[in-house]
Amino acid sequence: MGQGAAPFLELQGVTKRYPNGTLALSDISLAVAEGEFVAIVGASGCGKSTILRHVAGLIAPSAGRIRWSAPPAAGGIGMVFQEPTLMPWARIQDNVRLPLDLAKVPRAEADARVSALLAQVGLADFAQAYPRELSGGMKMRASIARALVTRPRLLLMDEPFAALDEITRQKLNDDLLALWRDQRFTAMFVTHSVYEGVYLAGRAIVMAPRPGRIHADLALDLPYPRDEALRTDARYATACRQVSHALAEAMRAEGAAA
Ligand SMILES: Nc1ncnc2c1ncn2[C@@H]1O[C@H](COP(=O)(O)OP(=O)(O)OP(=O)(O)O)[C@@H](O)[C@H]1O
Repeated sequence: MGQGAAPFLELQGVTKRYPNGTLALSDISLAVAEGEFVAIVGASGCGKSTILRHVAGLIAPSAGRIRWSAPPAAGGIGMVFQEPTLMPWARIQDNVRLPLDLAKVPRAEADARVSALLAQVGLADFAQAYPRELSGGMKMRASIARALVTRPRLLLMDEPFAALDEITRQKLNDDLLALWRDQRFTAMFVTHSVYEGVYLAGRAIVMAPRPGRIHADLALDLPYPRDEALRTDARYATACRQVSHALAEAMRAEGAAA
């Protein structure tokens, strides 16, 4: 972020109490710069998904606010969840084109964008396939393509690769980084995995539970582009240790804050 430039998006003192009384977030302040890749790590229930839902505009804070350098346009935010949520009756190309159809993008342009993106995520040969014909990793690729087809400035991902085997997950991490490098969207990525978060992100937000709050905000000073070689790099090990340590501290802080 340039000095003095407004952050791309900023949560200012966001607190969320759900109608059942659960205090999911307490006083979250977080500024994200344009083009950043931010990982949000934390134990189950510490409010990671609740942060993403606020940023997506799906829910409103009980207190505090979210500010944007420029409010996102329609299709300006892409979302990917752990479940690929593809329409089972529609071919992959039609699933990926859905956001463009909803935005009434002319068919020829939409088809060209879908083809290009399917090629980028390695699914060019599966455009005509149905979701049931695809592996879990391929369905996730289709889901990512659908989220990116509107060329969003922000991609929100909530544990997208948690259900995948380790090898597929690592491959998708690399492919996601390639897409991020190519399309320059801002990324907020929720994960339980310290190793995944550190591999992907330039910054790790470590959350503490009950109520959900930010325990640490750590810069991950590892060079991009990143690839397999990073996994055996001493700097990667050091960064993982630092984030793991913060996570353990955050869990200990729970008792103190309760
Ligand atoms: N719609 C809701 N109504 C009431 N409580 C909710 C709702 N959604 C989430 N919560 C509660 O808010 C807290 C934070 O939930 P959230 O899903 O944001 O956490 P999380 O860190 O994403 O968890 P996980 O890693 O398990 O997905 C939890 O205690 C959860 O039970």
